[in-house]
Amino acid sequence: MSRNHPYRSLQVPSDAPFVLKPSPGKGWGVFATKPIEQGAMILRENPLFVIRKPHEWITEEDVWTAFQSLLPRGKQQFLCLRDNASNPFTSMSEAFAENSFAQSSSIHGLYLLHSRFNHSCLPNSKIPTTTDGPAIACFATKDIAPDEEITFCYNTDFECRARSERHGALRFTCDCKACLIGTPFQQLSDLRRRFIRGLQYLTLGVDLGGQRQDSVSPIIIDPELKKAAENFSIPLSARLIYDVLVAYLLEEEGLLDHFMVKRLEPGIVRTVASFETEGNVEIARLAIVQETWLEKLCTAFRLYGRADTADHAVAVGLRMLYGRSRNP
Ligand SMILES: C[S@@+](CC[C@H](N)C(=O)[O-])C[C@H]1O[C@@H](n2cnc3c(N)ncnc32)[C@H](O)[C@@H]1O
Repeated sequence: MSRNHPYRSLQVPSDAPFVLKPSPGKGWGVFATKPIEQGAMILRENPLFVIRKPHEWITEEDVWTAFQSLLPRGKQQFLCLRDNASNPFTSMSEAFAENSFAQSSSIHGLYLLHSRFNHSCLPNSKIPTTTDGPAIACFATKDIAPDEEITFCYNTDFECRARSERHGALRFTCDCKACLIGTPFQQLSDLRRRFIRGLQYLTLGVDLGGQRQDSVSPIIIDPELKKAAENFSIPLSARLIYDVLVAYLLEEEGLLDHFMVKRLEPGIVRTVASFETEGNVEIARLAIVQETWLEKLCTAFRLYGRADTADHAVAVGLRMLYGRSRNP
C-alpha cells in the first residue's frame, strides 16, 4: 500500500538527513537516515503559503484562494496531504489546520514536511519559536541514531502536564516512555511535571496560560504560600532554589535541551544578581558556577530559609512589572 502513497511525491531536500515512511500506529513519520548530532539543524522549510488571520477566523475560502495562487507543482504538493497518511482531507481548511504552524497569532503557514513529524512527550527534536521570517527550522535536541524516528512535542507547556492532561489535549494516545502507563518512569514523570508546574506557580504567581489556579485541581494547596506566590513575596533564596530545581527536574525528565537552558538561564542569572546580603551573594554565585544541575541545586539549598535585604525591593519590583498590587 505504501509503495504508491502520495507522500512519496512530497519533495524532500536531497541533503535531508531523513526519509518519510510509515510509523506503526501513527500514520507516516520522519526517520533519520544517518546519525544526527544534538544541536544540528534537521530541516529548514519555507511555507507553501501563509494566511494572515487568527487561526479561528480562517475559512475554507481563505485556503482555497491561497491554493489557487500556487503554481501547479505547489498545488500537486498540497493535494498529496492525507489525514494522518490515510484518506484525503474532507476540506481544504481541515488540511490547512492539520499541516500549519503559527508564525504569530495572526500569521499561519502551511509546512508540508514539518507536518510529517509525529509527536512525542520525550522528543528528540524541537522547533524553537522564532520571529525572523516565514521559514521554520527543526533542530536535534538529542543525538539521533540512523533509523530512529524524529519527533517533536506538539504543545509548548507539556513539561508541566501529566499524562492524562497531555492526552486530553492531543486527541491521540502517545506511547512514549513518559506515557507508558504503570511504569516507574511514567509515575515519576507525572510527579516531576506536576512539581515543575507548582514551582513555576511559586515563582511566577500564575498557572499555565497566565491564569490564577482554580480550586478544582489546585497546584499550591497551602493558602498562605499561594498568596505569597501571587503577591511575589517569595524570597530570593526560595526563588533561586525553585528555578534550579525546575532545571534539575527537566534534566531528569530528559527535557533539558539547549533551547530550554537558554530559556531558563536569564531568569536564574537575574535572581543570582539580585541578592544583596553578603553570605547569600557568595552562596548564589557559588551555586551558579557548579558543573552539574544537581551540584547547583545542592549548593543553592544552602540558602534555604535565609532572608535577603533585597527581598522587599524584588517583590515590589515584580509587582510593578506584572501590574499587580499587594492586595489584588
Ligand atoms: C501533523 S500529523 C503527523 C504526521 C502524520 N502521522 C501523517 O502521517 O501525516 C499529526 C497526526 O499524526 C498522528 N500522530 C502524531 N504523533 C502521534 C503519536 N505519538 N502517536 C499516535 N499518533 C500520532 C495523529 O493522528 C496526529 O493527529
